[in-house]
Amino acid sequence: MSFNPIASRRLWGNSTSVLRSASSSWRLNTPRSCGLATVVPPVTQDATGAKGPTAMVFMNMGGPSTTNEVHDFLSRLFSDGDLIPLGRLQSYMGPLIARRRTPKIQQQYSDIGGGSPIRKWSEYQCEEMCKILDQISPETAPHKPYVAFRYAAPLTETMYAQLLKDGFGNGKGGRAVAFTQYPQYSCSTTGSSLNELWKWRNRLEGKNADGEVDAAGAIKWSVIDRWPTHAGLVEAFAQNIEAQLKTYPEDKRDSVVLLFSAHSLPMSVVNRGDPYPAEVAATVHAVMKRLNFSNPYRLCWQSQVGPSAWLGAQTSDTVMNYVNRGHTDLVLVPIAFTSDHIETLYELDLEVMHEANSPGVKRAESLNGNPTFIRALADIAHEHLQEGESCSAQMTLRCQGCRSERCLEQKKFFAGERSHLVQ
Ligand SMILES: C=CC1=C(C)c2cc3[nH]c(cc4nc(cc5[nH]c(cc1n2)c(C)c5CCC(=O)O)C(CCC(=O)O)=C4C)c(C)c3C=C
Ligand code: FES
Ligand SMILES: [Fe+2]
Repeated sequence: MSFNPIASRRLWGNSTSVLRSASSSWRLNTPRSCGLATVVPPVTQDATGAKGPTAMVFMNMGGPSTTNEVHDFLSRLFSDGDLIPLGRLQSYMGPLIARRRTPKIQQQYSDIGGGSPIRKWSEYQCEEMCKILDQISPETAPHKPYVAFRYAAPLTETMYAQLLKDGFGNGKGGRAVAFTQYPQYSCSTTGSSLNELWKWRNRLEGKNADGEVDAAGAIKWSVIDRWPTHAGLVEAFAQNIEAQLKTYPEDKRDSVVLLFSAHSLPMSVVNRGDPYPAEVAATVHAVMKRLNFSNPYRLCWQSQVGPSAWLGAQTSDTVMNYVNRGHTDLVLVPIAFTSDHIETLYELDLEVMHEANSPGVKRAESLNGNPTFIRALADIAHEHLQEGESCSAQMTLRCQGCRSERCLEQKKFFAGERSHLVQ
């Protein structure tokens, strides 16, 4: 995969053009056990004014890299009360459901090549982003890449222990940015990852004589909590759609239907006031605007699990309804996840495409190692580091129907100076 920062910068050209590497004296090694680098120099301000190192922590759900990891992945997923609330039965029911579901999901991972590629892509994206950040944000360099997954290795606690080992926190302070890799915020995804990060921060950071975290020497966290309409993200999606549209004959191109597909949410979560559906719709609108609304389009929702009501229309029904009505040229666009996973490689490519049985039904590529996308990640991080805000204003507001003490305390912590806004 080649990366050309100059070419990709030209695409939406809004960044500082400092191409000098501020961290040439401190280079990262090749990928390691948790997407982590070796020992960090102590946190100091050097002669150039650099305030690094800055830890850049990519948060995501993760996925099993091999079929042997499927059971543990599902067990953690079904034990997560922020994703699937099972009340007092959670610790009993979670592993039970996971055990029953494992063979079916193992087969799906086996059918897509034996595992989820999310770890490979996350480590690559984070390391490449940090290299660009070292160039465009020398004042916060060096930037160190870390990956923290919610349900698979490298888990949040592994990442946190590595941060401490690398010289951050535990009395030494230092700065870390929790960068969600879900562009659109949901309390079931980014919210859950932040709750987990907050939990391990309280468990692993050094305590004072009263048993409380010694805030002065602990890691100073800030959060990039959403980026649904960032120009670089929109550009990367638009380019992938344009590339797929070019595969249709010119006279048919304008009538190809674009079907944006996002992971659905249970209606109970939607009705609680979760911001995700509106933010996904905002991404779709921004991408269509960038494409000058060249094609007809719809947003639909996939991957619902279990018997409760979920947000629709479902992607598979949508495709079949359109195909049966004669719209046999359709491009599916996964819009809420930045790398491939079973929802794209299995559900869309194998199930939906197979059922549609039409050569005109295609899928836009996922962002994966796309240089335009990685450049966008660096610009988002750079803007965040320059602004100096602990999180977005939007993160300070809880959902209308939220009853979770965990959400409340987590938001108060990560909101930092904005914490008076959280109620
Ligand atoms: C933006 C993305 C996602 C949202 C929002 C989301 C919400 C959500 N998911 C479940 C239940 C399950 N999700 C599962 C797998 C899974 N989920 C996402 C993304 C989002 N989920 C991805 C990318 C994946 C696949 C991971 C990979 O392939 O690497 C699963 C496990 C698979 C299965 O058993 O079918 C479950 C279960 C809920 C309940 C929920 C909202 C509350
Ligand atoms: S559920 Fe959304 S803030 Fe708690
Ligand atoms: Fe999911």
